[in-house]
This record gives sequence, C-alpha cells and structure tokens, in this order.
Amino acid sequence: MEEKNIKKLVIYYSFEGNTKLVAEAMAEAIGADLLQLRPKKELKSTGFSKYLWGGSQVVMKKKPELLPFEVNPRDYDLILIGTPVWAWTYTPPIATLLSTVDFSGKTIGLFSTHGGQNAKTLINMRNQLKNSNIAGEIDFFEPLTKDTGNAIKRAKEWASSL
Ligand SMILES: Cc1cc2nc3c(=O)[nH]c(=O)nc-3n(C[C@H](O)[C@H](O)[C@H](O)COP(=O)(O)O)c2cc1C
Repeated sequence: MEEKNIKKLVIYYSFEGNTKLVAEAMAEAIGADLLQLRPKKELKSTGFSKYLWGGSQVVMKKKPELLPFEVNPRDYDLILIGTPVWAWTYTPPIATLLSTVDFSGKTIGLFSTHGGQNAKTLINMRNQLKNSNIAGEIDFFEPLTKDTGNAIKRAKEWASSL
C-alpha cells in the first residue's frame, strides 16, 4: 500500500513465542499496532500433551472465547494476521477471530509459523477472507530456534513490501 497515513495492525496468536517473534518484528518494521489474541482459558500444556490438546481443539473446530481486544480491527486499513500451524491449519483463536471480525474491504497479509508442515494453513485462512484483498503470504519454520536472524529479516522485508 502506497499511502503514507494508512493505519496498520498486526494481529497474532502465539502459544510458545515463535509467531510473537515475527509479529513483533513486522510491527516494528512498518510502525503497526499489535494485537495479541488471548483465549479466556489458555491451557498451560507442556510436553506431548500439548499436541493432543491443541490438535483436538482444531479437529473439533473449537472457537474459544477471546479476551476483549484493546483495539478495533475495523479502524485499520492494512492488517497482518499470524498464526502457529496446528494440525495442518490455523489455530482455534484465529478461527474465532475470522468468524467474529468483519475484514471485508481490508488489505490483509497472512503469515504462519510451523514445524516444517505449513500444509494448507494460509489457503484455509484466505478462504475465510473472501471479501478482503489478500496482499501477501509468508511462512516461517520455528523462527525462535531456527535461523532467527534470517527469519526476522524476512519478516521485516515482507511486511514492508505490502
Ligand atoms: C497442538 C500443536 C499442533 C501442531 N501441529 C503442527 C502441524 O500440523 N504442522 C507443523 O508444521 N507444526 C505443527 N506444530 C508446531 C508449531 O506450528 C510450531 O512450533 C509453531 O512455530 C509454534 O508457534 P508459537 O510458538 O507461536 O506457538 C504444532 C504445535 C502444536 C502445539
């Protein structure tokens, strides 16, 4: 987007910090506000049980209730939406977001972080945003622990290119 005074927002969910890392880099690069999605009930699962818990949430198509937003996404023009990949798709808090906020007419960038299998995550998100202008998509392989510097650079360059 060319205009100087457009309002920019980065919305993300992050369970273990990978998506948060790139979301914050993007927001810093383009001067965007940040909105972290927080489920009212976040299970503090660790070890293998987190996969059972998270995976079952996705399979059951859960849309957990979120804590109130500090900003209204409708007030923004360019909105970047980021998710971890769970069970080959976007996370339940993002399902809540996409089904409760009207993103029609907005310019959207989509990003994900994953453990090597991004699968149809970004396609599935795009399919929920049929009335938005999808300006770009990018994914990252666990940026907290794998090639962090390069991931931050890619995140900043991508956000700046939208
Ligand atoms: C419940 C659960 C399911 C996951 N499913 C996948 C998957 O299908 N494909 C994949 O590549 N990574 C999968 N992962 C790994 C995460 O996508 C990856 O670690 C991601 O960067 C985590 O983001 P976060 O640190 O922001 O929470 C899964 C992780 C969890 C906890």
